[in-house]
Amino acid sequence: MKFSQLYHVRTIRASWSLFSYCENRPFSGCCHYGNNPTITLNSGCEIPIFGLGTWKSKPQEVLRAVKYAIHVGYRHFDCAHVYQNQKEVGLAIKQKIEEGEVCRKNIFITSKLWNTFHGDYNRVKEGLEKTLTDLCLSYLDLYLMHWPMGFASSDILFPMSAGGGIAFNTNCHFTHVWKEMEKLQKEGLTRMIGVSNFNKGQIEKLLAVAEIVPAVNQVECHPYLNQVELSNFCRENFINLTAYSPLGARDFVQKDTPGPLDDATVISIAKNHCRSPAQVLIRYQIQRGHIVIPKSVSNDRIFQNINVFDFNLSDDDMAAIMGLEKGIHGRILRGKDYRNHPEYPFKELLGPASKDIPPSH
Ligand SMILES: NC(=O)C1=CN([C@@H]2O[C@H](COP(=O)(O)OP(=O)(O)OC[C@H]3O[C@@H](n4cnc5c(N)ncnc54)[C@H](OP(=O)(O)O)[C@@H]3O)[C@@H](O)[C@H]2O)C=CC1
Ligand SMILES: O=C1CO[C@H](CO)[C@@H](O)[C@@H]1O
Repeated sequence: MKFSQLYHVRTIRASWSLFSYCENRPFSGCCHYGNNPTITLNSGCEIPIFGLGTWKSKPQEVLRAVKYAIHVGYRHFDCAHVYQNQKEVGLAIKQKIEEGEVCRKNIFITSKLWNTFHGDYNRVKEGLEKTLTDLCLSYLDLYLMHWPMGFASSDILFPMSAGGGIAFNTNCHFTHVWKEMEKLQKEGLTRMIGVSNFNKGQIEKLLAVAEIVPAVNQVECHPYLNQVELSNFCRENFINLTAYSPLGARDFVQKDTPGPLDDATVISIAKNHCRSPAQVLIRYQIQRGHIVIPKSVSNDRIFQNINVFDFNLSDDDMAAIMGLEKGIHGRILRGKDYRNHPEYPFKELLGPASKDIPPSH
């Protein structure tokens, strides 16, 4: 089946920012989230397919960025306890609600249970309550288990062991954490729950015990790491894939490391469509049926990144971008400090081929 048949996105004639788009299309709704196209998750709830990432957004920058993003139409925000900026994200949302520009129910907020909160129900609930307090909210739309790996219970984000390295908690398997997260959803503290950085085998183990199927699996995904097998597996199991670092995580990689934004193929396709490379990379994920959450704190780029609903990449464009795959060499976020954990999800990076991988990540 061709890409464009799989997840065809209709061309929007009016500019995104004019808020006039509400054509018939395969996405399920546009009422709750302004003009944001949505997809329906396995719970029946909608999620905007496009959102703002907030990792490495400095607290003073993220307040302004989130307010501007809401102003130009963003309705989905991706947060995490470990990003250490949730108070500012929450303040921005609160101010926009008070200004009457948006209502709580029209904003979709995702956050994530950090690894130091893997434990019994009280500990898992404590993680969510801390996040709700920071974000100034009474409930989340989506709460993800950030990694399938527990760290020692601590107020420190990366507790160290006596021998150096992170102190892991290997007594509490992610399947137990999931059962506690199910209770959070039942209690109404979050509308949905999901996972992040889970590989196929880990999802299979989770599904074996789950009463609630994860709404999403949020993983690194861009043209150098397309996650084809995982994406298909998730789709077959009614789990949506959210693409993180869709632009190549420039804040994280060493300066001057070329990434998908600098790729000649992406640049050439962008020129043909009179678009920026970033718009092509975002659009690429949307046409693959993925949810996508690019991060920016620049007004120009925030505006640019959401303007991706008025053009279509052809099947040839999609195939050319998919052809940029680099396999294990394409992974940017390798969690190298976590690799001794028994549930480290990227085991393929520990094999013989890993000797070619730069040690910086
Ligand atoms: N679950 C997980 O483990 C993870 C989740 N995530 C989530 O995914 C989000 C996105 O991933 P992230 O790693 O931040 O990286 P992205 O791939 O979104 O890239 C962000 C970088 O690209 C720059 N940028 C943004 N827009 C443009 C543009 N139009 N043109 C050129 N450069 C641009 C940003 O700079 P500037 O801000 O200056 O515009 C920033 O340096 C995160 O913020 C986080 O919310 C990310 C990693 C792991
Ligand atoms: O989302 C992420 C970014 O920050 C974290 C650590 O600093 C990562 O572990 C994580 O995957």
